[in-house]
Amino acid sequence: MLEILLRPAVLAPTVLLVSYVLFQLFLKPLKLPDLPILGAKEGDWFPLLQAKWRNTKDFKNALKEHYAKYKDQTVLCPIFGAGTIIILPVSQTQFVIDQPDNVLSLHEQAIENLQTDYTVTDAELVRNPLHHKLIATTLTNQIGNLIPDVADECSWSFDRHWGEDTKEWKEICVYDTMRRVIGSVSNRVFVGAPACRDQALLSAGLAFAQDVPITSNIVHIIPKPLRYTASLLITLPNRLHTHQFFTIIRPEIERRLQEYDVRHADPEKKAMEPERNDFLQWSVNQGKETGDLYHCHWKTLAGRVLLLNFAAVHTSSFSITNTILDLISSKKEYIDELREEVTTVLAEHGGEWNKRALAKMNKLDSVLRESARLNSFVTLGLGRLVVAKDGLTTPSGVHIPKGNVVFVPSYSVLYDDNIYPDAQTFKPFWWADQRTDESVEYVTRARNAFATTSNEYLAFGHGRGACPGRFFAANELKLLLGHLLLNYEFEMQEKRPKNMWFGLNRVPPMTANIKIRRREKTI
Ligand code: HEM
Repeated sequence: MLEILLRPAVLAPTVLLVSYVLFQLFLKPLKLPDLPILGAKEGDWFPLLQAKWRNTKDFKNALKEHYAKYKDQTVLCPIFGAGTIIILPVSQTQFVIDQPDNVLSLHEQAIENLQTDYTVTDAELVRNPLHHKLIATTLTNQIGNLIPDVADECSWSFDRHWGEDTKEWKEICVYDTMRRVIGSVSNRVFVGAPACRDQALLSAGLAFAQDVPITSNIVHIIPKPLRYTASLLITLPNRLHTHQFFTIIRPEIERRLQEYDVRHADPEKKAMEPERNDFLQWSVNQGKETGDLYHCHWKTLAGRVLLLNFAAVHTSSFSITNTILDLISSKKEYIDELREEVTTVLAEHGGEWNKRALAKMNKLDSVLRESARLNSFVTLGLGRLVVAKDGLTTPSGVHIPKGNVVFVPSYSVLYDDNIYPDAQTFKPFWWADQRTDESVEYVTRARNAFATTSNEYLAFGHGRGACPGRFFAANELKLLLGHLLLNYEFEMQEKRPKNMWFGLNRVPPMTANIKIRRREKTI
């Protein structure tokens, strides 16, 4: 019997049949519409699988092929880590933004994409993100009041990670030092000092932020019925880093919860000492005001801070790393011109960093926006899960059943010469120049600011789901960049080290080193 089974004439079709059944059962996405497959080639036996391999291997090339061949069509795009997604024509970007949340859901897509039911220890925090409201409203409104803290932390962090030696050049890894600087500066605003300087807390937050995307990719390939059990092992690092983060931050949260009770039990005390002004305090107040024990449990509050570290630290570190690398591999005059702007504006504001001074630094704003145009990690934008029971019918008449994920092109638009003149070239002051064109009305000019989103600029998303932290991020990054330009000189580089691609995402070269030296004279 075994002998018969092993004969090539029997074995080959059996293997094919079993593969086909396994593929249909476990790998083929359900309810995919019949559309062209990006990355598939004529004669492929398993077009989805083969295209998935090609797209995963070289997604940059896949995006180029997409824009050249399918820009105005709807296509399937199989890729490791995201399953088979659907790319809509670039002309349907506004259509996606206009869909209500009960038709296309950003939130459900994030849950699915990051597999947060498994990768985050308390999935309810993601399903019920009370903290988003605090980011969009309180954090944005408080930017002006928080700037002195941000400036103080920025100074402390750069002294520590880039040094104060004005004599010797020092070689540093840009990304590694930037994520530590951003980690402490962001956490100054999230949990306040001295917790924001606790290196173990920062390391646990950074590690967790890496665990989630890595482990979600692995969880994705496990068949659904086995996911819960398999994830117990796969997400061990996530739980370990969460535990480390929680252990360090717990006493601070408990202290704040107690303080809240004391202040609110005694109206006189309430008026006496001013409250801390940071995300943790706003969260404590928000949780207590709900009257719901879950929302004011220390673990819930710690989980929200950890999620914020996930959303804020890597994204901002990518952005500043890219900007530094772009600047030091272009013209030295650009750095001089930026320094000149920072020096002049700061002098006009008594040498103090504040919101008004930052708002006047248009060139600084422009260089960050231009660098994000060229290097944004968002290569496909506006990822949304189709949640409408009857699916979605696009303006071109394509019906997309419930359960599929749609995206629109982003990378290709940001590199399109018809939209951005000479799109391949880094032009740091292009956006600032658009803002000074007096022939254009003020509101239109203002749309060239770093944090502004549009159908052609999806680095922060766009529409209702756009990044709620982008106004804070823009101010924080401007201050950081201004600080490092004033305080350090850079050895220019011939070539800009290349970005790296991981599935749908593009990240800066994480191991790139540069040479810096502290400047003698600063403001
Ligand atoms: C340069 C830095 C940053 C970049 C490039 C960035 C980019 C993004 C993008 C592309 C999205 C998804 C939008 C979409 O899918 O349409 C997002 C969501 C989000 N961002 Fe940011 N972000 C940055 C910094 C921050 C900071 C500093 C915070 C918090 C203080 C933050 C908090 C969030 C949150 C909470 C979400 C989820 C929104 C939701 O699910 O509704 N981000 N961000």
